[in-house]
Amino acid sequence: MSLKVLPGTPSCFVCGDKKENSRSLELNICWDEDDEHTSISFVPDGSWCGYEGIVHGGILAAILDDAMAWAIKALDDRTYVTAKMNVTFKRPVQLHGHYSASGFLDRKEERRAYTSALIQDEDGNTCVEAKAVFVLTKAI
Ligand SMILES: CCCCCCCC/C=C\CCCCCCCC(=O)SCCNC(=O)CCNC(=O)[C@H](O)C(C)(C)COP(=O)(O)OP(=O)(O)OC[C@H]1O[C@@H](n2cnc3c(N)ncnc32)[C@H](O)[C@@H]1OP(=O)(O)O
Repeated sequence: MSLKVLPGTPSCFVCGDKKENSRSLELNICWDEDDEHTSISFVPDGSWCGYEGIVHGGILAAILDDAMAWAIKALDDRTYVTAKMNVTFKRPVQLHGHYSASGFLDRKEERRAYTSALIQDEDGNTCVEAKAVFVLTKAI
């Protein structure tokens, strides 16, 4: 497995830099060059929770959104935006647990990129799954 750290976007809520965006989760997005997917490791702190001790689903959706956006970006340098995303929460993601998100570009059709992603705990259990459609922007 050959992992490279992607540059991130300084202002991004997920992969930014706290100097540019004080609310950023400041996560590193890695790219697995052999298996062509993103990989984002994280350990949630208390500020990520909805119910006490359980990570907010919106935060997990944001991480999966980034995992998929960067899977496209690693393979195609143009700008795609999220048009549709379906998220399935299968197991709670716990405060202070060790997790990894992975994002995949499954296929492209015309301006659409079809992607998938998941979050697994350290035992390999899938906690959250997502599928999305990104669309190549006209303007940017
Ligand atoms: C050190 C520096 C590094 C710099 C790096 C910089 C790059 C960083 C790279 C990566 C970072 C990633 C971090 C971000 C990650 C998060 C991403 C987001 O959160 S994006 C924000 C949320 N999403 C929006 O705001 C979209 C809002 N919607 C729109 O803008 C439009 O509705 C848009 C563009 C999606 C479509 O509008 P139309 O007018 O351009 O195009 P039409 O004709 O409607 O659709 C085009 C094609 O897409 C399909 N389509 C459109 N919407 C669809 C949908 N909801 N589901 C399925 N298909 C859809 C259509 O059927 C059509 O397909 P047919 O070309 O005919 O085959």
